[in-house]
Amino acid sequence: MGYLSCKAESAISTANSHTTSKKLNYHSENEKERTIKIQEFKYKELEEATNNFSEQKLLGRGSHGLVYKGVLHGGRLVAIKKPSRTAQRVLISDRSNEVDNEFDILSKLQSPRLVNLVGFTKNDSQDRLLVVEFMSNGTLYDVLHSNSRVPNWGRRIKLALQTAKALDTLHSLNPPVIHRDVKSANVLIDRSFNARLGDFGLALRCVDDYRLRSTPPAGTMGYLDPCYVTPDNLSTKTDVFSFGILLLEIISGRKAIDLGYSPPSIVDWAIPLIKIGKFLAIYDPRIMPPRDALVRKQLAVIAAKCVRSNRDRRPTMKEVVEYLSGLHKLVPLHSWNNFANPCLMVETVGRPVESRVLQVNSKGKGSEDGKFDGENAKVGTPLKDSRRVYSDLGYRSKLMDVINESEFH
Ligand SMILES: Nc1ncnc2c1ncn2[C@@H]1O[C@H](COP(=O)(O)OP(=O)(O)OP(=O)(O)O)[C@@H](O)[C@H]1O
Repeated sequence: MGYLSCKAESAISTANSHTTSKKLNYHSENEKERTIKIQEFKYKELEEATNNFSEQKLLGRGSHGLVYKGVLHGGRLVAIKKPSRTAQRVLISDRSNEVDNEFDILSKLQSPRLVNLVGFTKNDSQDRLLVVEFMSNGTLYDVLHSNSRVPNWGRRIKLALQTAKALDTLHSLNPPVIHRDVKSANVLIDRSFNARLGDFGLALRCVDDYRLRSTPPAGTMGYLDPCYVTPDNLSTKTDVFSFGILLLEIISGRKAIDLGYSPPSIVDWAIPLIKIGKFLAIYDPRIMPPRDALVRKQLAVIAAKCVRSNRDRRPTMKEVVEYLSGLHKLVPLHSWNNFANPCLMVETVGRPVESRVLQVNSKGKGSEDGKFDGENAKVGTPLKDSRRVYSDLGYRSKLMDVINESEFH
């Protein structure tokens, strides 16, 4: 086993011929330099790690090939991506070089919000294998669409925020990286239940080169930006659109395309409802909607803004992170699926914090979502826990700025 130690950014193609430590430039989230250690494995080592790529170790299948669970010497759990020549190409692109592409992108960056590269095998006689961090809690798709463990709003907003941060990290790189395949199946959940963006098979680094100009549009049906029809239409706003679909999926619990509904496309179904202010209609019927009308409206509005047909009017991922951070602070992680949290009731003498905040800000208690009158809301009698209330007011006024920019399309 060899190591490749990178301060990445310059061409990792050098990695193919060097197994010794090598220093490359690396721009992290905060433009700080950090060292990335990537291991070079022998094919045999990974065969051993997966019991010869046995069926029992199979984690899943993608369009590029198979993913196995592996145990490295020393006991570290990893996921090993093995390309398959016969893999069905279900998406609209030539995905034949996805593993190499994923290697090229991931070897130059690392973030707690991504499924990071651990190592690789050389691309000689056998296909190159990629070794990435193992995510023990499945995908966001599983979390949203399996009925057994429906997440509450605090958790949903946290997962949305973490995914938005992952995209912001990519878009903030110099040059930016565009993921091009943002979808719930590509958001993996780690052992601490944090969201991590994975599957960089289609990702592109935005440099004005031949490759970028000649790469045909690609992505997954249901998430694909309708503005992205030729290679030169690619922009970070392409990912913003797909994120908007993902957010609608998080809000509604509906799949991006579901033939059991009319219309089958989530965006065609949800946006007309949002436009006429019927926010409640798009909320996942399996759990109570968020009890705060501002939160209900805001989440829906953020999603609607992301899928605007005019891409210039879509927010950047940095702005989305800002909006969702505000919501995250308003909706506690342990919100008991939005029934009053008994612990808060005991702690705060009287009513739970969430409803006190409502009282301060909203005239329209129990009103229709569409009639929420946040603009004219007045600050009421100061409450005991003023620090909490006033900091919420800060978030809420920021949120009102977003909502007040009322046009969605
Ligand atoms: N790092 C990982 N840790 C744990 N499981 C993983 C990991 N990566 C992928 N998987 C599992 O393997 C499955 C296939 O993943 P993969 O990224 O190859 O394809 P996909 O994203 O589902 O589909 P496509 O490649 O068509 O977009 C995933 O759905 C997930 O269940």
